Amino acid sequence: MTKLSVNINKIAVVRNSRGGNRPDVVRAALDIERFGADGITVHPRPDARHIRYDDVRALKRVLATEFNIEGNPIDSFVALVEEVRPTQVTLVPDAADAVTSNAGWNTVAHLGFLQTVCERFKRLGIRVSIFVDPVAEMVRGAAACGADRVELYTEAYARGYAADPARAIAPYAAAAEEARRCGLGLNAGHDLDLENLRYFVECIPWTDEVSIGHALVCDALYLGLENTVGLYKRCLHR
Ligand SMILES: CC(=O)[C@@H](O)[C@H](O)COP(=O)(O)O
Ligand SMILES: NCC(=O)COP(=O)(O)O
Repeated sequence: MTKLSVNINKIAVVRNSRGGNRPDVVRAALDIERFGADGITVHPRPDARHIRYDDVRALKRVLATEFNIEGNPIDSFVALVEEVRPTQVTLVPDAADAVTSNAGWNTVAHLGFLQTVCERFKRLGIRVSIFVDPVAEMVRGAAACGADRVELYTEAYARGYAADPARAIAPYAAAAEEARRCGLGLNAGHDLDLENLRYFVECIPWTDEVSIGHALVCDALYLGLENTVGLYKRCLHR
């Protein structure tokens, strides 16, 4: 079954808006695990606007489920991941000033760099996933880099879903097939929500993991965190 990794960036945004430690992101992560999530995702950005490097260290000490750290492998990020040794690192090519992740890697143009980074992390037993647009050539490129998985960037799927689900999923199904042919595991994330999630995994049932944050934290304001995690998990049941 597809695993649910909950991205807790937005919980840290609320905390940072006031200083202090409310809400406590470590406690929230432990509660999210207790409510049934299969993992926790964080995306520490260079400006520390949400998850901070010290949060990542504190989370690693207590988490019992899969820990996924996303980010652009700049020197400080690579050092953090090597120190913390999460279950998985997801390489995302986001600029320091990006509002959120907005594109996948060009795995062909950056082959040499990504190969070196993959090798460093894999040597420490860290699973490596590369964030890509749903394009077969980029998926093949990720395999050539030595990645274990790709994460398909689902913003375009989420945007197109309401108007025409079949059209929105088509490039993702093709990219997912290519990942399978290349022997890569398959993750997906960005703007997945309670509306579009079930259809994605119904169409691509070999999806190993989805990471979801923004919509899930928004839903939790109305529905409660425990209930919300349960609702997302239910979308993944087949
Ligand atoms: C990699 C990705 O898809 C992002 O969605 C991400 O990790 C979310 O980052 P923000 O919470 O900073 O928007
Ligand atoms: N990798 C995607 C992720 O962690 C969460 O993205 P979003 O649900 O916050 O858009």
